[in-house]
Amino acid sequence: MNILQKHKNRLCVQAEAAEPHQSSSDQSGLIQQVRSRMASLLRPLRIFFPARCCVPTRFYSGFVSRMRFLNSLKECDEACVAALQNAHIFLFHRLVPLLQQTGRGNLSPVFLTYSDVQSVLQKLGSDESLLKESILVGCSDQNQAQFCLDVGELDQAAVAEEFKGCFMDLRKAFFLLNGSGAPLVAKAQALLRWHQINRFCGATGQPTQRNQAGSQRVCSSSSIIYYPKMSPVVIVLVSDGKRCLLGRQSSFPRGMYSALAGFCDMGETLEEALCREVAEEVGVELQSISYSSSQHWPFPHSSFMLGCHATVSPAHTQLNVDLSELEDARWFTVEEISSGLQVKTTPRRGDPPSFWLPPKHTLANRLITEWRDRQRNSKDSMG
Ligand SMILES: NC(=O)C1=CN([C@@H]2O[C@H](COP(=O)(O)OP(=O)(O)OC[C@H]3O[C@@H](n4cnc5c(N)ncnc54)[C@H](O)[C@@H]3O)[C@@H](O)[C@H]2O)C=CC1
Ligand SMILES: [Mg+2]
Repeated sequence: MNILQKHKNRLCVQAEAAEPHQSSSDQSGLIQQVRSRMASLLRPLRIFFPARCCVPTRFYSGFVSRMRFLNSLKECDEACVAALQNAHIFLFHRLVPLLQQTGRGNLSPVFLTYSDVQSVLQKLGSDESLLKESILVGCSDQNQAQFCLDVGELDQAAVAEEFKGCFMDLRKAFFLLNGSGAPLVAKAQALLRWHQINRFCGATGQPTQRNQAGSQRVCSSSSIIYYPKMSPVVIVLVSDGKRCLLGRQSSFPRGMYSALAGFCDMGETLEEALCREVAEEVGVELQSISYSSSQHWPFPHSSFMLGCHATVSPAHTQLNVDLSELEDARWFTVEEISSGLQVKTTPRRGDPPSFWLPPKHTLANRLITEWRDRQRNSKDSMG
């Protein structure tokens, strides 16, 4: 147990002991004491609680504390300004992220301090008030708030040089980003884009104002509150018990097949959307559906992908592909899938056409790998 945890636990016991037994004035005195001791303990960790904002008086696991901390920043602009001054900030230039190579050969965002960004803004002749445009993205395991900022008004090459990084289109960089970097950068880009296209109220045409965290925008004239939007998308790996069904759109890279996917229609359930998409795209009827997992997907914009496995009856596997949606759809054996999963790099122009699958970081890859593993396990258990 680290020293901070020990202090937190002690404070927790004190605060909890106070709550049920002491008079409200005793309690508020103790809460004040806890507040100032917490502030001094958290200062080295660069977490600040402004006096006016609500300070939690019970302390929970690291995860719960982080979630409550983030939530408090969304609710209190002052707390958010204070957190920004001690945060990790990563940059975009017109939605293109600033990245750097990591020791392990992949990419990560360039994390900067407030003063790093402040001094470069000054050097490049920009108003440092631009920093207030930063948007809260998350909180690291080390309790460091993470913000992103689009510096699209500055010279891109000059910013890249100052921070020893490189601005790289997210479509190219996504699969090279490290495991925690990919979802963080995707989320940040999605939030920045959402703010860029929601500057005006759809009802009144008046400008909308964001809160400091960037978790909402409000039109003061209509009082409409706008929240960041995602489009729900279903993705499904269909199996007939022995083979799985994959399709490809003409826009996919050559040789790549993926699980069937589609945007949900308004009012549909997850199950209805899955059955409709599969019926529309390949003309088969699903028998059973089981949920696997989900993913935020940044392309083309913000999608919330819900991943499932589904079965069809082995007697009804005849495909009738809608060629306006898919270039091809086929059943693949477990051996074909295993070899497709071995292909680790995108085939280059001129390479012979070979079958390959969406890379890791994709929900399609997760569903296909889960299916392959289940098939292997069931073969093993049958001897
Ligand atoms: N992360 C992953 O593993 C995978 C992600 N995907 C993503 O799933 C998404 C949906 O797959 P598709 O087969 O293209 O969908 P789809 O089969 O629904 O067809 C796309 C068409 O749906 C319409 N549409 C309806 N609502 C839309 C909305 N909110 N946004 C955009 N278009 C909408 C448009 O006409 C569009 O051309 C794609 O964006 C793709 O990038 C697809 C496969 C794997
Ligand atoms: Mg589709």
